[in-house]
Parts: sequence; C-alpha cells; structure tokens
Amino acid sequence: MLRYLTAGESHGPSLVGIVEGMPAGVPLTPGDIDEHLARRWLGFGRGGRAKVEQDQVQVLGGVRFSHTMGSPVALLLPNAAYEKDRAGWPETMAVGGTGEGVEPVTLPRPGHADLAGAQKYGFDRPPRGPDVRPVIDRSSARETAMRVACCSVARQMLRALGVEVGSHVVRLGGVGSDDPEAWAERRDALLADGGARALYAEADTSPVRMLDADLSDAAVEHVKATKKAGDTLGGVYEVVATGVPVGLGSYAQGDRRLGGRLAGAVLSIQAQKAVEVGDGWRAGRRPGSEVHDPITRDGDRWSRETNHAGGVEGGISNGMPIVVRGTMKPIPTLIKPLGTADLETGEAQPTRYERSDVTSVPAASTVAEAVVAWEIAVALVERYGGDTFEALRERVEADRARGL
Ligand SMILES: Cc1cc2nc3c(=O)[nH]c(=O)nc-3n(C[C@H](O)[C@H](O)[C@H](O)COP(=O)(O)O)c2cc1C
Ligand SMILES: C=C(O[C@@H]1CC(C(=O)O)=C[C@@H](OP(=O)(O)O)[C@H]1O)C(=O)O
Repeated sequence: MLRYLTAGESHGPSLVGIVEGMPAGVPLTPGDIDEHLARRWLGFGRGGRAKVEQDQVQVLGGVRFSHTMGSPVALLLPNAAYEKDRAGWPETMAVGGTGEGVEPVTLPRPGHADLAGAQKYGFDRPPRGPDVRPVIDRSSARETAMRVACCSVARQMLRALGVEVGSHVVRLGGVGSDDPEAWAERRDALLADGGARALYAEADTSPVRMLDADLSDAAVEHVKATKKAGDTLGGVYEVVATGVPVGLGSYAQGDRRLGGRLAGAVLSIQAQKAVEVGDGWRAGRRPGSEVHDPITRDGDRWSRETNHAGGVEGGISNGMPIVVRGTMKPIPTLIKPLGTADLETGEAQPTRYERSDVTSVPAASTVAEAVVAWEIAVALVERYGGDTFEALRERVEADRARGL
C-alpha cells in the first residue's frame, strides 16, 4: 500500500514528509523532486513569501544510489521564512519557546481556516488563545510544498512506466473559459506531441500557466488590476494524465472508483471548491448521444473516438487520457477589509491585512498535478503489486503487450 504523511508548520523550521510503500528500484534524485517544487512557485500573483523560499528537498532516508530501496522515503524541506522572515521568531516560537513578543492574531479571516480551526482546537479562548496563529500555521498551503515533494516520488515511478501528468490554467477570475472546446485543439496537439509532459512544459512558459498567449497576457493584467483594487482571484485549471494503463480503480466498491479518488485528491488541496472529471458539469446538460464516447478497435487496441468520459468508465481507467478540472476559490486574505469580529472582545472589526497571494491558481494547478499523479500511482501499485519496480514494470508491460 502506498501512502504519505506530511507534518510541519508554515512558519516553523521545516516541513517533513514520509512516503511509504514505494517499490524498490524507482530512479529518484533530489533534483527530480526539486523540479516540481520550483514549478509550484511559478505563477504571477504570488505574494512576498515567494521571494523568501528556495525550496530544495533533503532526502533523509529510503533512497540509495539514486534509487528507492522499498523502505520509507523520508523528506525534509526547511522553511527559509523561519530564519529569514521574522527577526527573533526562531527563539520565541520554537517548540520550547514562550511566544513572548509575538502579537496574537485575534481577527479571523472569512474564508480561511482561522475561526473554525480556533474553535475546534481551543485557540479561540484561554489557555491556548485567543490566537489563530497555530491554525494559520498548519492550515496554510505552505503544506502543499511537502505534498508536491511526496507526490513527486510517485511521479518518478510513473515516468519510468511512461505515465505523465500535466496541467494548465484555463480561467483566472473573469479571464478564460470553462468550456474545454476553447482549448482542446491546442491541448491535444501538445498531448499528441509529447504527452502530458509537453502540456505542462508549455504551460510553464506562461506567467499564469495558460496555453493561449493572448489570454495569458489578459490574465496578468487582470491580476494586476485585482491587486490594485485590494482584491483576490480564483480560477479553474485542467489536469491531464497520459500513458495510464487500462484497469486502474474498480467499480466493485465505491471507495475503489478512480473518479472519486481523483476528485477527493483535488478537493483535499486548500481552497479547492469543485472538481470535474471529463465533461463534468456539461455532461448533465447534454443528451447521451453527445456524451458517451463511441468504442473503436484500433489495430490490437480498444480505443474511443472521443474522450468526454475523461478516461474513466465504471470507476476504471479506460486507456484514454485522464482529464480532471479543479476550481479554486479566491484567496481569503484581501487588502480590502472584510467583516469579522475580534476573538478577544467579540467586537465587530474589519480584517487586518498581512502579506498574501493575490492568486495562487497557477501554483494550485501544479499541486493538483501532483495529487492526481499520486492517486494514479496508488491505483497502479494496487493492480500490479509493488515490492520491486522491475516486477511492477514487467506486469505493466505484459498488459501493454495485450493492448491494455
Ligand atoms: C498554493 C496555494 C497558495 C495559497 N496562498 C494563500 C495566501 O497567500 N493567502 C491566503 O489567505 N490563502 C492562501 N491560500 C488559500 C488558503 O490556504 C485556504 O483558503 C485556507 O487553508 C482555508 O482552507 P479552505 O479554503 O480549503 O477552506 C492558498 C492556497 C493554495 C493552494
Ligand atoms: C508559503 C506558501 O504559501 C503560503 C500559503 C498561505 C496560506 O494561507 O495558505 C499564505 C502565505 O504565506 P505567508 O503568510 O507566510 O505569506 C503563502 O505564501 C507556499 O506556497 O509555499
């Protein structure tokens, strides 16, 4: 069984991660992980923290001679912010510190985890509060850096099997579209050329990870204007996986269905509010004759004329590219104040602004890539078994030889 856990606070010393169940023999270097960590920082609209962090992972266990060993892969990612950002913090906010001199935060932000988290863990009242800092520190999407690192281990396994996962942003606030027909031609040309890796490489050349140059320019202007207005933006992105074998997931139990697992993974990312698989919402508006993909026999392979299903039928991968779209809400920290109330006094107050992203949709798209890759890897190891990578690959190749 493949699984991972992350730990660590956004303004603590480090993030840590453990990836358990990776087969022995997967090629892996720290650079393979750093590639995706750097991609997570791409994207116009991020705030001051982007200038502080230089994410470079340390691999502390589970890898020797640039290959996994079947033992847990242990990862460490120091937070540069801990030392660089706030003078005096490391001492007073350390595990054994007193918090002295660090002002508590008592104005919870609408849309962030502040209030619900403080109520849940008792930081809304003495003796632990009122102070939402501990909530901010773990609910922060800083955690996605370690998630990307953990999932990158799985991506290396997938890559060695010819499976790639990529993404691109299709809407930033009011700019872009939710209709896949608007970008299908460009996307499919890239996929035909170099699979999902070509898709993400092309998206990475845009400051907002959009494929269309005019839209990309318009989105940058939209982010600038939104920032000037003291506001924030959400958006929509699409994740595509290519080279996925037939037969991952199952209809046999609800929790084994691939669509649910992919959707759950995307919604597990901070600030993600909706997911579509294939045609998604549009499938509900169209007759069956325009939604179901005609089956064809292509040489020794079964195929589909179209891919409205997004590569998943009956909760199982069907060999077509897997297509998932996610919607991210706007960032909850705004320069323009929102209404809140002070945890100490209950008095109505406007929110207070500290540095923040204006939009993080481009970053979120890379995190979604990572978690989609992870779910595909989990389903792949479930189907093919995974003590050694060589045995896994042999089984995948045997299936491929019979057209799966
Ligand atoms: C990559 C990424 C970066 C984010 N950056 C910020 C940020 O700078 N400021 C902020 O208030 N929220 C940011 N968020 C959103 C919050 O993390 C998120 O809204 C919060 O954890 C509450 O969780 P929820 O939105 O899932 O309810 C970011 C989210 C992601 C995925
Ligand atoms: C640190 C990251 O994102 C952070 C996510 C985040 C939030 O509230 O989710 C708030 C901001 O952190 P800070 O308050 O330190 O500026 C973002 O920068 C990261 O992506 O690595």
